[in-house]
Amino acid sequence: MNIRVFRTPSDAGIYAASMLERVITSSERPVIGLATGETVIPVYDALVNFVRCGLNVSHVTTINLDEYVGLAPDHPQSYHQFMDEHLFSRIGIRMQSTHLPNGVAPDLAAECERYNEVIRNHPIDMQVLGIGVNGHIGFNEPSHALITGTHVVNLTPETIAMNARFFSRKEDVPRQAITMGIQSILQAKQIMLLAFGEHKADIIYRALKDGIRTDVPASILQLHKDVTVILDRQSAARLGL
Ligand SMILES: O=P(O)(O)OC[C@H]1O[C@](O)(CO)[C@@H](O)[C@@H]1O
Repeated sequence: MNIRVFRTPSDAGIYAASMLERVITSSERPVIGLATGETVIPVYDALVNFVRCGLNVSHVTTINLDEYVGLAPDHPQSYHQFMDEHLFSRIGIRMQSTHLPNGVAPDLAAECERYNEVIRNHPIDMQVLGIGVNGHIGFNEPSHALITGTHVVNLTPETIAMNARFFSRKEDVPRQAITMGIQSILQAKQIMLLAFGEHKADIIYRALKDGIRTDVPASILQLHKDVTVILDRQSAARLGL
């Protein structure tokens, strides 16, 4: 694993965006796996700046990790809206080239199958990942077993509590999500894992240094041959670098 530690999330975001630029400019049909959450905002801000300075993204396909069950694409807290606000609308990417699970599909099992097909048809060149304080990647929550393909997941009380900051009423926080599975994530040719802040220091240590465990889903990344971990000093504090 290549571990890079930056002074600020914004410096780290520029580094991550340059890694994305390399993938985008080195292929005719690049496929980027995208994440949501506070962590990736500096990456998208930097990428938007690159596009404003001339980076062409018209040939890029994007595939997001997850979406809340029960939130329609136009719901303000949906991941569709997050992506639109922080990236898609700012770089004018064609909507038909972006993929997210549909959290209000009438048949969620069929939706998971449809999403697996999308991933099969678009092998991911670079997957962007954040990490939950409980070690989740996408919404693959700590469990006795990790699930390979796209699935509906019951969010853990810890994740629901963390997500509550984005909702005005506690009872509106979604209890379930559709997430890309662990095998789909591991099949990406390259992976970047980002984490910022003191509150991520412990889980970063456990994910990178403490063996591979299903109750720390991100630790499975130790098996991938091309992972870059992008941290700030606070999240790297326990690594003893
Ligand atoms: O970046 P945050 O807001 O700390 O969230 C951590 C992770 O949890 C998720 O929201 C769940 O998928 C990820 O998108 C994110 O990487």
